[in-house]
Amino acid sequence: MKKLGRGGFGTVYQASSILLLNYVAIKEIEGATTDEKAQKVFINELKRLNGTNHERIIKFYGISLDKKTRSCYLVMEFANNGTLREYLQKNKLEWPEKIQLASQIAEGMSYLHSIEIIHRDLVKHLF
Ligand SMILES: Nc1ncnc2c1ncn2[C@@H]1O[C@H](COP(=O)(O)OP(=O)(O)OP(=O)(O)O)[C@@H](O)[C@H]1O
Repeated sequence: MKKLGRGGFGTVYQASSILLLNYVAIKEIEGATTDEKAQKVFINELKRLNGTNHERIIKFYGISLDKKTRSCYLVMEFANNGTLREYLQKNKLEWPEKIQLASQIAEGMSYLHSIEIIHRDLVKHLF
């Protein structure tokens, strides 16, 4: 439906899901079917996402392959408040809200660590 942004591996789109009756985010992994390095990135991301189940972590629904273009897509929960950075820029938060957000982020990170995933670029999303 619309382009949401672009990350290190490709473009992210917003789409609507008939099955979920909701919006989803679709992340294209460019070259995942043709380029060996992109393939590794795709499989690694898939393994990590597939094993996660926590309220502070974006849900992963599955993958999709466009047979025509040979592009691979990750289908995920749509975050309707945008990125954390966008949220922080739009809203002037008071200390109690800041503390609540920090504690929710810590919950998500703690969960990821418990399943041996390291985020590695959390700071990038805050500043
Ligand atoms: N689940 C989502 N819901 C809503 N918007 C999203 C979602 N995932 C990504 N986006 C949007 O797409 C942009 C790019 O996301 P992407 O995850 O590819 O970038 P990134 O955070 O730089 O990740 P990476 O480090 O993996 O490249 C984000 O900045 C955000 O605006």
